[in-house]
Amino acid sequence: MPATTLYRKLVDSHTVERLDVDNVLLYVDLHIMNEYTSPQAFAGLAQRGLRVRRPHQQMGVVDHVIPTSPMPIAARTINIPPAARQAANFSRNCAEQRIKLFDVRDPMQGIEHVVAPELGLIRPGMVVLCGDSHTTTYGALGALGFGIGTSEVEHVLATQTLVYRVAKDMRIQVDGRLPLGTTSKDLILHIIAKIGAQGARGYAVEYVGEAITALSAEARMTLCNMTVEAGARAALIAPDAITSDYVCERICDMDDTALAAARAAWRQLRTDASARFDAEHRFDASEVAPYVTWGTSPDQALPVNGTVPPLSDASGDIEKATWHKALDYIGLAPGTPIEGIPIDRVFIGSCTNARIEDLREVARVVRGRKVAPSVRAMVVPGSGLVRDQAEREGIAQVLVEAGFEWRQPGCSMCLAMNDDVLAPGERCASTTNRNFEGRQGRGSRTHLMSPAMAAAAAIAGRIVDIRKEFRA
Ligand SMILES: CC(C)[C@H](C(=O)O)[C@@H](O)C(=O)O
Ligand code: SF4
Repeated sequence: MPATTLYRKLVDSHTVERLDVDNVLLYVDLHIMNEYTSPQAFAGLAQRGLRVRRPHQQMGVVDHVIPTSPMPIAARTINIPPAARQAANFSRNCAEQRIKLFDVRDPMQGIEHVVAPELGLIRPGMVVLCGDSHTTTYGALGALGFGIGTSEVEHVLATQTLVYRVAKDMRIQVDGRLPLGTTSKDLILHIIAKIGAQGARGYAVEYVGEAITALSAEARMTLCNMTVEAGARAALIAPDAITSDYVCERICDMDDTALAAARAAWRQLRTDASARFDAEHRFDASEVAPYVTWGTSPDQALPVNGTVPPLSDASGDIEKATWHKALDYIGLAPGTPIEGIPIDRVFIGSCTNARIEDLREVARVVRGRKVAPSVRAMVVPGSGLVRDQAEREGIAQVLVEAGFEWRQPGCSMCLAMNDDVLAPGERCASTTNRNFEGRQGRGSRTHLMSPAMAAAAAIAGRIVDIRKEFRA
C-alpha cells in the first residue's frame, strides 16, 4: 500500500465505486439537514416518486430561521410567516420520511453543527454531509465533513451516496503553544489572514502540530468550522485520546467492549509518515495574538493592537479596490487603531463559538462586571443542552447579572435570517464566522473575534485587548 493521507483513507474507505480519475461515488454515514437547504430536495424526491433510502442515517435540525427570544421552549413559535412555513414543511417532510428531527419545541434543538457532535453522532472515520458549508466542523473529531448543495441533498436522500470530486491534500502544521489570551478562534483568523480567503481552495486541510494536539475537542471544532472561510473543502485533525474521550462520553448505543474496539480502530486513522501533501503551510502558535476583522471578508483581520491598513499595503489594484469598498462599508479609515473602536452590539453565538467552553470563557471575563450602557449584548447558546448546562453551572446567571440577554438556541444573528438583526450602521463585536456585507442585517458592521474578546468589548463598549484590560 502506498503511503497515504488521513483524508485519502477516509475517502477510500467510503468509495463505493471509482467513477473516473477525479470522481468517486462516496458512501455517506450520516446526513444532516436544516429547514433552509432541504425543501427543494424533498420536493424533487416526491416528484420522482422516491423514498429516502436510509432514514436512520439522516437527521434534521431547525436552526437558521428559528427565533431566539427567551420564551419557554415548550411555547416556542415562529412569528415570521415564511419562516414558519419553512419549519412546518420541514417537520412534515421529516415525519413522512421517518427522519429524526430536532424541531422548534425540542429541548435538544440547537445549531446543527453543535447538536450532532454533542449527541455523540459524529465519530472518527465517518463521512458526514449537510447542506451547509460549516459541516467542515466535524473534522475536529476525525470525521470527513463537508457541505453540499440542494441537488446533492436530494441525491443523498435517495441513495445515501454522493458523486464526489476528490480534493487535493494540504497540511497545516502549527508548532508551539498559543499564548495566554488567545484561542483557536484567533489561530484560525491568523491562518486565514495569512493564506487568504481562497488560500485553501480545492484542498482538504489536515492540521498537525503541538498547538493543535493541545486544543480541546471544542476548540478544534472552532478551528475546523472556520477553515471553510479559507476556501477549504474539508478540515481534519487525526483522532487522539482527546477525541476519543469526547466522543465516548456522548455515545449511548455501544457497550464497553464495543467502545474499546472503536477506540483501537480510531487510533489507526492517521496519515502515514511518508505520505505527500500537495501543499504545506507552517505556523508558529506563539505569534498568534487576539485577532479582529477590520473589513468584510474573514481574511481582512489583524491582531487587536494593529491599525487598519493603508490602501497602499494592498497587493495590486483589484485588492486595493476591494479594501476601499470594505472600508467604506465598515465605516473605518486607514490608520485607525483596532483597539478603541466603539461598538453598539455584541453577539455571542453561532456554530463557531457557542459551545459550553465558549460560554465559560465569556462568564470568566464578565463575572462581577456590567455591560457598557451604550451596548446591547446577547448570548445565544449553540443548543438546548448547552443552554441547560450553562444554567446548571451558574454561567447564565453571571451573564444575566452582567446585563447580557440570555436567549434560546439557533443561528440567530450569525446570519440574521430570524428577527435578530442589526440596524443599518450598527457595529457588532461578534463570535461568528462571516463578516460579509449585510450578513447581520442590511448595513450591519461585523467585527469577528473570540468569545473572550467579544465579552471584553461588551464591558468596555469598545474593542479592547483582552491581554491588557482583563487578566487573560
Ligand atoms: C444557509 C446555509 C446554506 C449557509 C451555509 O452554507 O453556510 C449558512 O449556514 C451560513 O453560515 O452562511
Ligand atoms: S450558526 Fe451561522 S455559520 Fe453556523 S450554520 Fe448557522 S448560519 Fe451557518
